[in-house]
Amino acid sequence: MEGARLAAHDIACRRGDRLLFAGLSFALGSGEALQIVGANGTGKSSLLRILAGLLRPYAGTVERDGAIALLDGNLPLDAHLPLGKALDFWARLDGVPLAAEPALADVPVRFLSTGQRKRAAVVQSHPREGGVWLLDEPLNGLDTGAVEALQARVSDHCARGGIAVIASHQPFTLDGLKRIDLAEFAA
Ligand SMILES: Nc1ncnc2c1ncn2[C@@H]1O[C@H](COP(=O)(O)OP(=O)(O)OP(=O)(O)O)[C@@H](O)[C@H]1O
Repeated sequence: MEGARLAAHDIACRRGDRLLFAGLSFALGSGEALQIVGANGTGKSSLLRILAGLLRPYAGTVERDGAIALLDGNLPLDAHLPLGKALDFWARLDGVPLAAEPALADVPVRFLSTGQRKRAAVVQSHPREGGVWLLDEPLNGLDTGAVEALQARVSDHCARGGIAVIASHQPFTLDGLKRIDLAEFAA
């Protein structure tokens, strides 16, 4: 199987009439992870959307190899279904079984707590294992145990050849994590 790859070439991002950042380039190969830091409003979420192909960069290009998963506040699960059934939808689409945590399988998605929502998003991303995970503020609202579990899950994803890009103000512990401060690219 070809390894995952994500490269940004001279990216600029404009939102409304404001140029947020420009001249941003990086390249990540299989197993590598990058943290994007920067103050509120510097464009971290916008950059993840550009990397996901959901937002057109004002300038520059993105190269992607591998399946993309964007984990942000928008949980791609039907809020009205029990979690198990909501995951079944994706399991059928992706052709792989996705098991909800047994204690949560019958809980409607809209009742899940912040940490439970994030864990459900990670389960939904399993078929993108080995691809590119784009995580927007993944540690927000998580308790200490959940932070450690998520960091371990991302480490495991990278060990299996995946790529992770983490947009977060908070420290994220991961061996070999690269770092880009968007402030250095402010336009
Ligand atoms: N659709 C939009 N149209 C115009 N401006 C937008 C749009 N979406 C976001 N912005 C603006 O772009 C800027 C960057 O937003 P973005 O969410 O990318 O920043 P961020 O670094 O992720 O912020 P935070 O740390 O607060 O989550 C903000 O000033 C925001 O108001």
